[in-house]
Amino acid sequence: MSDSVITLRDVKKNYQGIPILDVPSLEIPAGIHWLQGQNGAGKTTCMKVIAGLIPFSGEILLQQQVSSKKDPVTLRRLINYAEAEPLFPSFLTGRDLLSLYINTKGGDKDWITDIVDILGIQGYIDNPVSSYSSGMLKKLSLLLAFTGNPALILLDEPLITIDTAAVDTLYNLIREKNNEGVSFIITSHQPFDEQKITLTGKLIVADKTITRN
Ligand SMILES: Nc1ncnc2c1ncn2[C@@H]1O[C@H](COP(=O)(O)OP(=O)(O)OP(=O)(O)O)[C@@H](O)[C@H]1O
Repeated sequence: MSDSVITLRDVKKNYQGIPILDVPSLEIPAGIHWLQGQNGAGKTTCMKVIAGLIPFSGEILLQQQVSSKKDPVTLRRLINYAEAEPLFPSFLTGRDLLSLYINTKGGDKDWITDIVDILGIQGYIDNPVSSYSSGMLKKLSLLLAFTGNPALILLDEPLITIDTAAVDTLYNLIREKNNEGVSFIITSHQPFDEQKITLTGKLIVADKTITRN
C-alpha cells in the first residue's frame, strides 16, 4: 500500500460563494488522524469533500492512484463516512440499511453480523430507525461505516452519544481495521484515549486550510 492515503490538490469549497476551504496541497499519510478545529472551521465540510459527497473544485487522490476526477465512483466505494448526526429515511429498519450497505459495498457479512451482536444492535435491528434513540442511531451509523472494503474511514464525532461499552468496541474496531491497513480521519471535540488507539498525527482545520501537526 502507498504511504499516502489521501492527497488534496488545489481543493476549494464554497457555500453560496463564501469560501470555506482552500487547500493548495496536502498529503495525508496512512494511519489514524485526529481532525481538529473550532466550531464552524470546516471539518465536516472537509470530510464530505474527501468522501465525494458534495461538489468542490480541485482533485482528491486516494493512495496516489484513484482520482476524484477520473474515477469518482471507485473513490466513493473505497471511502466510508459516518456523519456526526446521522439521518436515515425513517421508515427503513436497521436491517434494511445494513443489507443495502452490504449489497452495495460488499465485504465480510459474518464479521459485520458479529459486530451487530457486540454493539448490542440485534435487539432493535428490525425496528424502523424512526424509533431509535440518538445513541442507537449513532451505533448503527458507525457500524455502516465499517461495511465493505474501505481504504479510508471518516468518522465525524464518533464518541458523542454512544455509551462507554460502545466507545470501547469502537476503539477495538478502529485498531483491528487499522492493523489490516485501513486509515482513519476522525473528528472529536473530546480527546481520545491514547491508551486505546495510537494516533498517527493531527490535522488542523483553520483559516480555510488544513495543516498537518
Ligand atoms: N450546507 C451549507 N450551506 C451553507 N453553509 C454551510 C453549509 N454547511 C456548512 N456551512 C458553513 O461552512 C462552515 C464550516 O462548517 P462545518 O460544518 O464544516 O464546520 P465544522 O468544523 O464541522 O464545525 P463543528 O465543529 O461545529 O461541527 C460554517 O461556517 C458553516 O456555517
